Amino acid sequence: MSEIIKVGVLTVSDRCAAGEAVDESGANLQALVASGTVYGGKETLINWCDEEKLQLIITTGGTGFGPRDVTPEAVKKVIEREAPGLSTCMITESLKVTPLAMLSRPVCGSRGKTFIAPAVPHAVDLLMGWKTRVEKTHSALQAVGGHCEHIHHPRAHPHGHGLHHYHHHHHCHALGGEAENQESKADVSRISGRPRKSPYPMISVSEALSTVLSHAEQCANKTLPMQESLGFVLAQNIIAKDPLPPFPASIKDGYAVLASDGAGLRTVGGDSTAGCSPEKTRVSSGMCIRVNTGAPVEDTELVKEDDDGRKELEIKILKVPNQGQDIRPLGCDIATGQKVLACGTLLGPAELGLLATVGVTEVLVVNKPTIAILSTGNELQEPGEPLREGHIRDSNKTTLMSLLRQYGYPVINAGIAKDDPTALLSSLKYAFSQADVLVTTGGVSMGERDILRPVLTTDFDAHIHFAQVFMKPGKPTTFATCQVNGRKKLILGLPGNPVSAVVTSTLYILPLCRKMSGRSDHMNTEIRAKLSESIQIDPRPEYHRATLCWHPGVDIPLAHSTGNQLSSRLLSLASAQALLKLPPATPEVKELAEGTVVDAILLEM
Ligand SMILES: Nc1nc2c(c(=O)[nH]1)N[C@H]1C(S)=C(S)[C@@H](COP(=O)(O)OP(=O)(O)OC[C@H]3O[C@@H](n4cnc5c(N)ncnc54)[C@H](O)[C@@H]3O)O[C@H]1N2
Ligand code: MOO
Ligand SMILES: [Mg+2]
Repeated sequence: MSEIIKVGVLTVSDRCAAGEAVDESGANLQALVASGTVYGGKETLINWCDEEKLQLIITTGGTGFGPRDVTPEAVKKVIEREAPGLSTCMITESLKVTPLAMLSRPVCGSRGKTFIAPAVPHAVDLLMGWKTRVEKTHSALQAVGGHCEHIHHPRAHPHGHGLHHYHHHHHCHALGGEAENQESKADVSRISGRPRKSPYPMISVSEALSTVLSHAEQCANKTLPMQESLGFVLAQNIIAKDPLPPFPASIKDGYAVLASDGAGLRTVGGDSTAGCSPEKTRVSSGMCIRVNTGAPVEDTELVKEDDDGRKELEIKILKVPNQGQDIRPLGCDIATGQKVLACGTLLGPAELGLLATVGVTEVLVVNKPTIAILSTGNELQEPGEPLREGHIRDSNKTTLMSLLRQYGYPVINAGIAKDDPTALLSSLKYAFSQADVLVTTGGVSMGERDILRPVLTTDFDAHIHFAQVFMKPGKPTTFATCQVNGRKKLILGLPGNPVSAVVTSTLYILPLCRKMSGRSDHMNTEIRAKLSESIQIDPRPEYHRATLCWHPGVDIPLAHSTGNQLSSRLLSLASAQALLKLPPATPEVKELAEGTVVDAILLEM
């Protein structure tokens, strides 16, 4: 029996789907199965049952008595066999928490090999307990008509180890599979024996970046519909198979005349407007033809019109026309056989337009790397949960997933791992099953809970390429590689401090992803900026967050600091447009004066 069960979480809410409301039940459930929540209705349910063949679908929302609460009705139409016992059980359990439970309308049942049940508030435990039991015994699973398959579902994937996160919160145990229970061999128990000084040499930012880039292998090529290829790099040349324009085309609204007739009177012989066949109309001496919209134009005069003014009969050409004037000859923009786009080109809006122009509807592109993001730390919790004592909300996951998405890279949420070697091992295994690039945050410094490196080296035989970089923030940035099931994995272990995580992502992960996606221009864009005020500098080279202001006539922008640069202060990154590259302080120079020109990494593309 394999470890993975396909679970879908469907949130039924027109307000959430329209982005007007934040869906918390979805978020909680999402944490539960570490999946993406999908908004949808009856069609999605049928698709997930019949096409995607999920084993379990949990719906949330739409179970009340409002006019738009139609989830039970929709589910009733979708299921083939109802499980009223489970619905009753859910209500009974929920009643122990709130009398309002008597108003909930859970509908449970199966369609084909899929089981559908709602996540009734307070009954989630019950439902998941049931699911856990289902996972535990294959026979029970078959009772609901399914059997485990090792499939990853892109939208609503199960956690590789089923309800891993769920277990943290709800203390149920059950999932089978040896892999699940694999204990980490990393011994992190000897707190007093830990090194007092990092055993890894401190390297420079440029050395760190070139080390990371030296491990960047270009992703495989794939074919995409032209419309979906925005942001990908072309893996083929695009050759025009026909000319543009495909016929001599008028550049202006006006008249087609014989240049040899010179200036003077012309009879208007008809028109040749856009889209009509150009062969039909021929211009002979003394005559002209309206081209394009045929509106009266410059350098001509109307001489004669018909009685109701609907038709031009005769016009006068005031200026002697030249041969070929205002005509785009056949193929003048694009010639047949011309290379329109070269292999290696980044596809932007204009490039997609060119593909459309030459009639290319499918393109070979370089795939993009998928990046798994894992937060680590016992203190972390999902943003939607009430804040527990001694905890903080995990912001790094959101920041980093958003950063990578903003640049067009697919991301996988690998959850939150506790600072426990076995828990971390399990999360790492899941992340590696989903992606070849893994970004973790936290647990890379010198504390007894900083266990990423020992787990990577002990359990994955990883090679640590560096673990200390001479920079601020981001000093303990760690880069490792290892082989998992014959595939090379790249791990960037970023410091947990929210600013450190973003700065190091910008410095190392964005160039890495660009290079893997086939871009030759993978480095960050750097400009020069002038300090608007004096700035104290640090013994480490610092990446100081700033906004930029371009004044008319000034060649370089003025940089304004975003204030306190503490690496925990995410506010220092809010609305920042650049990272000023401040040099390290020396015994002589501890401050940069106002007006100093510094290099700056642009944060916006
Ligand atoms: N003795 C030393 N201590 C530290 C050193 C050092 O050289 N010697 N380096 C410091 C530097 S610099 C940094 S940066 C941090 C890096 O720490 P870790 O990568 O081990 O990260 P954690 O200890 O797990 O967390 C640091 C900080 O960030 C908060 N955090 C963690 N994850 C998240 C998250 N997902 N969302 C929001 N906030 C998060 C965490 O609660 C801590 O406050 O080490 C110094 N120590
Ligand atoms: O390098 Mo740490 O990132 O200073 O805060
Ligand atoms: Mg730490």
